[in-house]
Amino acid sequence: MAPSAEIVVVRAAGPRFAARRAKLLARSASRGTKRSADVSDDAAPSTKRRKSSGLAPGTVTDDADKLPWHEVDRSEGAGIGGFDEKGGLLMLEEVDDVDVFYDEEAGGSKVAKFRIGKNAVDVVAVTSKVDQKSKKTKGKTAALAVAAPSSQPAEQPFDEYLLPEWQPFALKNQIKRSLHKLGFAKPTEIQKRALPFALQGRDIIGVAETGSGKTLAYGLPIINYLLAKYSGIPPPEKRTLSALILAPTRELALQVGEHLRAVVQGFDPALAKNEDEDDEKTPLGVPIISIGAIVGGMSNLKQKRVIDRGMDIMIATPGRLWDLLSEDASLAHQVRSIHFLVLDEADRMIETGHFEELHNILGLTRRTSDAEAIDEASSVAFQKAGIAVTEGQGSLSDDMQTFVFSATLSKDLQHNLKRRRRAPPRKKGQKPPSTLDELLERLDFRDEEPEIIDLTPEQGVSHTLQEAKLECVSEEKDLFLYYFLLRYPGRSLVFVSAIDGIRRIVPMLELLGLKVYPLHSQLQQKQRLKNLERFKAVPDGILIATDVAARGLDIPAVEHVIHYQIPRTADTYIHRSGRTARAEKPGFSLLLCSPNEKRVQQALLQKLGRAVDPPELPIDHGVIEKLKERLALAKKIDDAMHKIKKANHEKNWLQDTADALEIELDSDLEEDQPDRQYQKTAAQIASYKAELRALLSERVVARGIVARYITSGPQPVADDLMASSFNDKFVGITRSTATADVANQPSKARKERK
Ligand SMILES: Nc1ncnc2c1ncn2[C@@H]1O[C@H](COP(=O)(O)OP(=O)(O)OP(=O)(O)O)[C@@H](O)[C@H]1O
Repeated sequence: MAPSAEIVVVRAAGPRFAARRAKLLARSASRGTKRSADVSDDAAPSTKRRKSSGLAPGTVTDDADKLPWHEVDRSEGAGIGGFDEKGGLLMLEEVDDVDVFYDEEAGGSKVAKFRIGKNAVDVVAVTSKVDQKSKKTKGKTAALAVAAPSSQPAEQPFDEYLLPEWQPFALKNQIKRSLHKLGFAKPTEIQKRALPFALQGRDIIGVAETGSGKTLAYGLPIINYLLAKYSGIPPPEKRTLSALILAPTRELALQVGEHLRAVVQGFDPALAKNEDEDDEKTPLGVPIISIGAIVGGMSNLKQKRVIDRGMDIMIATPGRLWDLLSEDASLAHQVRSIHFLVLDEADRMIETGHFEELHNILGLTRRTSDAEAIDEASSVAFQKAGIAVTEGQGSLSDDMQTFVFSATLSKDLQHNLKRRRRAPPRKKGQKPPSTLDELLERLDFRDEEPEIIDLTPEQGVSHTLQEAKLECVSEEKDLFLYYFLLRYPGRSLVFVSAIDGIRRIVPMLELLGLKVYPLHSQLQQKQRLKNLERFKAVPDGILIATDVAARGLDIPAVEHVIHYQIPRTADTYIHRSGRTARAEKPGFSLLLCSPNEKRVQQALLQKLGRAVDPPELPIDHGVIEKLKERLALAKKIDDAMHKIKKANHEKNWLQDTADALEIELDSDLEEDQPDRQYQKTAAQIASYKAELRALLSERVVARGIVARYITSGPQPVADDLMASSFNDKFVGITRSTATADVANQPSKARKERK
């Protein structure tokens, strides 16, 4: 059955009136379909009129059934009537001159109420005349309807009362409907500030804290533009590119795609099937807006197919895009004609070593009128790639809009970007202040005065983030990490500086029974995405990642970010910490700091402009010794398993070499010794594992707690049970959150006074 909202296309009217009535029409639609069974024998366009409810004008009711509904003629051409197997409407009713308003009930929920106007009842008589008239024009309407099915449905009214805070923005109703479905009741601050400029065609440099909704700040204007572009015409089967969004990592590019797709799916159900690249069997519909991602690590062939199919919005990592551009002159031509260029996390793109590729791609977006449009370096690159761009021939688009968004663009850089337009060109050989400056100099803003929206919070990190630190020696980082993950279950992201660290920590935590997944650049792309998906699906999941996961990833409900090592830069700290405390939700970030990192930590805090260190995470030392035992066993098992793996590897190597040389191995060497050693180690592993299993099967009892007598001891267990703060991992430690424990600990000053 078609959703009722789809049906509200019947008549155009003034925005307020239509919006009011839209709600009622949607309601009437469901009534129509609901009653389909009992009116099926009355299928032909009916002249039957529903009687007025008898309610006097001015009456207020919350029962939509009581309104003076009248049946609407279902002209075939309107695309709303008729019987078909796809669930067309059987009957449609409408009501006029009814005011809709919302009353707030206790508990905050809103209830729609209807006030009947003076004309609501009279209209029943009038409509029969209108119906006669519309029947006369039926031939004309039916002719128009021939093209209608493949074109975008006419813009349906939207009840602005549902999203009052989005009302000031000139976004298409389809978008507002999607936002409503997604539960985005109001724009975030960056959206509020950026949308008016973006919708006026201006260029924007937007800086706002992590998780503040930057993707839609640039994404909604693009979708809005495309809806206007295809309004009233059938969306073409093959698209030419309108928007290019560049993102630094594959995961971020795919995520941006998903995010925009979620908005488009709200009004275009064809999109989900059409863009699902993994599901090639699904028959393709024609989506209203086509979105595709071009990232490294995916099959070249598949991506070429996606490009051949054409798309409106492309989200790409620079490396892979440049590879494809080098082989596809028609794609290069499309990039030269785009209407939107977006750099998401521009500052990170240089860190990932894609400067050259990005430099070349940006060359294609600079205008012909710009004397330096194609510099020597680009020219060489383009020639090598077979792209027919000669001196002075860059972008073909005069009205391209440029959006640069990040959570970390220094103030200097923002102003350099803006000032550069009026500054005299740099002298030959004169270097730009930084690589990022150099890259951003490649941007050819069409806007004389790009709008800078800087909402950087003073602390750099989200205002809903609780930060903390834990000082411990390097050798004890594993122990305190394990303590934290056990003590504060919840989705946690642990950042480690090197891949080797991940390879060591993941098996160890797995042996300790935690749900851990690795994420780093040496994993295959498929595995990376799989691990990310698993992490998203498990509420207590733990992702151990390198900085490949630091930027932009929007994983729902990450509660904790742990910096296992101090990040190298303040920006990295901000982005890593920004994986939690997103979209106004609370989050917690913990910095594990060893004495030899102290200087780096001080430098980091200085760079972040912090006068004082973050507070220390309080530790329940009463359980630490018990956890040490578990950890030691896990390490022993892991070491032994390594020994076996190494022996196997050597054995295989020996055998392979012997095979290659066509020699027989000495049987002693081949069989006996390694096998005996193997059996010994395997037996040891089995025994350690049994011991560890026994330890893990019991709750850790804190020092001083007598578990057998639950009403005694310094922290009676019975109290926890009564207060429903029972901790299923520890006896004698109440369940709490890291944020609460940091916030509630006695301050240093108070402690010293004691
Ligand atoms: N208006 C809104 N109301 C509620 N949630 C929103 C709104 N806009 C976006 N969101 C949600 O907020 C979350 C963060 O959005 P987004 O990923 O765009 O943040 P960001 O600013 O790009 O973060 P980062 O700097 O880390 O990349 C997403 O889950 C998104 O769905």
